[in-house]
Amino acid sequence: MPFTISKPMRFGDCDLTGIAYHPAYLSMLVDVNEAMFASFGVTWKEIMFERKLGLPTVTLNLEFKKPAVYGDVLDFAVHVRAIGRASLDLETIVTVRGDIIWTVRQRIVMTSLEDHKSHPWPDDVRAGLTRYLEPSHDA
Ligand SMILES: CC(C)(COP(=O)(O)OP(=O)(O)OC[C@H]1O[C@@H](n2cnc3c(N)ncnc32)[C@H](O)[C@@H]1OP(=O)(O)O)[C@@H](O)C(=O)NCCC(=O)NCCSC(=O)c1ccc(O)cc1
Repeated sequence: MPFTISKPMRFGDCDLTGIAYHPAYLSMLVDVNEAMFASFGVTWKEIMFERKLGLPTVTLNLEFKKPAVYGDVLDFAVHVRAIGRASLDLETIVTVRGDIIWTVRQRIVMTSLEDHKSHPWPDDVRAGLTRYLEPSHDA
């Protein structure tokens, strides 16, 4: 089952015509990524400031299918497609009233903030992510 969360399209997320400004989508995606980790009890603040681990994105494949406008509510569904030694593959599908607006395939890699190299997923984080693991049928 995916992690789900909803976010409204606010005034500052749109251009002057009221249509979604795509850099705002990326900012929302980071918030959604952060909320998914918090949902299983491991906050980014703890990961970064106490455990000294980072979560950079290494690949992002975005597809925009329909415009969203000011006042729409975006429903995010985050599917964990694979968990590697240090990598995490996510597929996020964003809908408004059931219509797909945009999708993104993303790879995040856990790193050490000491040497900025990859670092294996800690067991508790891996267990939390596994809650949303749903391998893609076309993978
Ligand atoms: C992440 C890296 C340190 C990984 O480098 P290495 O330590 O050499 O990686 P490794 O070869 O050990 O590979 C580790 C895993 O990552 C995978 N990997 C590494 N690079 C890639 C790329 N480019 N594509 C796909 N997969 C990759 C690799 O296949 C391994 O997978 P698993 O075996 O399944 O674990 C390095 O690629 C890097 O620094 N990349 C730049 C990241 C970056 O600057 N992103 C831009 C946005 S910043 C950001 O998103 C962010 C920053 C800080 C935050 O707190 C939050 C978000």
